[in-house]
Order: sequence, then C-alpha cells, then structure tokens
Amino acid sequence: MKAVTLQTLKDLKARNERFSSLTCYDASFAAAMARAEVEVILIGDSLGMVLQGHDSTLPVTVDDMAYHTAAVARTNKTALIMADLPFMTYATLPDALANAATLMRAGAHMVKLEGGAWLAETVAQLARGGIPTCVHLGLTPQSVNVFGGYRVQGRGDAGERLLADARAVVEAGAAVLLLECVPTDLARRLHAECPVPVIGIGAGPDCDGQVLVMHDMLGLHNGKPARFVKNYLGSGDGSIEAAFRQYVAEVKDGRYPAPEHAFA
Ligand SMILES: Nc1nc(=O)c2c([nH]1)NC[C@@H]1CN(c3ccc(C(=O)N[C@@H](CCC(=O)O)C(=O)O)cc3)CN21
Ligand SMILES: CC(C)C(=O)C(=O)O
Ligand SMILES: [Mg+2]
Repeated sequence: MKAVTLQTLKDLKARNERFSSLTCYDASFAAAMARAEVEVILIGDSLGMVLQGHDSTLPVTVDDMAYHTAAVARTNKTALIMADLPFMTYATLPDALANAATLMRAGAHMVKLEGGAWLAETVAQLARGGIPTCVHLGLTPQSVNVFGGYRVQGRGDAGERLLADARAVVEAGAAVLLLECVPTDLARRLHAECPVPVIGIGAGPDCDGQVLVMHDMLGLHNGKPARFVKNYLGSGDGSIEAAFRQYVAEVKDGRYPAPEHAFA
C-alpha cells in the first residue's frame, strides 16, 4: 500500500469509498497492520484501559502517548498515524500546542481532541502551526464523569447541538471528524453535509471510515463488549494479521458495521 495521507482520505471520500482504522500501541501489531493495509492507525488514549488497566482514559499522560506513538511509527510506514491528546492536555491554547507538538515529534501525522465548538480556536491554531486535527464528537470518553457512564450521545436535541459543534470545528479547520456512539440517523445527516472525512465507531454505516479498538476486535475485553464490537479473531488462517485483513475487507465492502453494531 502507498503511504496514506490526509489527501488519500479526501480522495477516498470523494469517490465514496470506505477506509479502515484500528487502534494500535506497539511495533509488532503496527507491522501486522501495515501488512494488512489498515489505512489509519490511532494511538488511542484507550491504552489507559486496555494496556494499563485503569477504568477510564483519564490517567493517561502525554508521555505515555508519545512512547506508544514512537513504537508504532517505527514499524508502520504506510498508515496515517493519529494520536490522541489525553485528558486535560489541551484545555489551554499553549498546552494544546506544546502537547500536540510532542506527539508529532514522536511520529504522529495528526492529533485527535475530544470536544465541540469550544475547540475551534485550538483547531485553528494547530492547523496554522502545521498540525492537522481530528475532532472526536458524541461519546467522548474523557467526559465519562460528566455523562455518568459510557452512553449513547446525540439523541433528540443533543443531535442538533452535535451538528452545530461539527460545523464549528470544520469551519475552524478540523481535517477529520470522529463520531462515537451516536444514532445512525444523526451520523447519516452529519456525513451528508460534512466536507471532511468522518470516521465512526458505533455510529452506523454512513461514515467514510470505521475504527475499533484492536483488543476488542481480537476478542479481548473485560466484561461485556460494546454493541459496535465484532470479533475477527479466527478469520482466514486464524492469524492476527488475517483478522486485520478481514476487518479491512468488511469495512471496504460495507459488511461492517451491520445494523446490530449500530444504535437506531
Ligand atoms: N476496549 C475499549 N474499547 C473501546 O471502544 C473504548 C475503550 N476501551 N476505552 C475508551 C472508550 C470507552 N468506550 C466505550 C465504552 C463502553 C461503551 C458501551 O458499553 N456502550 C453501550 C451503550 C449503551 C447505551 O447507551 O445504549 C453499548 O451497549 O455499546 C461504549 C464505548 C469506547 N472506548
Ligand atoms: C475509541 C477510539 C475512537 C479512541 O478514541 C481511543 O481508542 O482512545
Ligand atoms: Mg481516545
């Protein structure tokens, strides 16, 4: 696969073609994802839960994120590499710029931030400084204590507010949007009007890309998996690489996500 850039994602969107994304935190899995041609790798702050064993993403630091981003970037030279800015590391503009720079130096090609319209100035300043952003909307796990749990977001009036947030950050220069755990109809409406690529997780099929936490799609989770999770281990020859390949194929041909992976 040729190296994936933001332009690649724009070209795929223009042709209404789907692309795949998985979280990844280390060099060996990153190499397998290169072989399986996963287009976008996310070094997610979910590493606080799946690697470190915390019960939320809040304890994760920029140094944690830089360590895992560097490991991934050493062995995967083809995916577009996106890294999460962790909890409270972009609450002020100077912090956002300095912390995003740390992740870019570690090997990220773009950073992801959770929030809405209030991020507009941050997104604009990062873009001016040469750092593309993905804005994560809907179920933003860094706000789990505000939500009171990991629950579907954007039902009813909250859906209109989410659309307004999306418009504000795109206007400010967000390069990509990520929609987590929102009703399929809301994702469809946003996707229909959005000029930049939209990645979904638990947002139904009408997104440009899909993302899953790697551990989830390999069947490793503590307790009940979220509705959007599909286990790909056991695909093909049973290897981890075959699981990645099957996921990529199913995202591209629309078999994933099926209605049972989405919220009506
Ligand atoms: N392993 C893992 N997978 C993830 O997808 C993930 C993490 N960790 N850590 C950070 C966040 C937390 N996320 C979560 C966690 C739980 C649900 C969940 O259980 N959702 C319910 C929604 C119930 C409802 O409101 O109707 C579900 O049934 O899917 C969703 C996303 C997504 N992220
Ligand atoms: C669930 C995805 C979108 C994420 O932000 C993460 O893995 O941290
Ligand atoms: Mg995250």
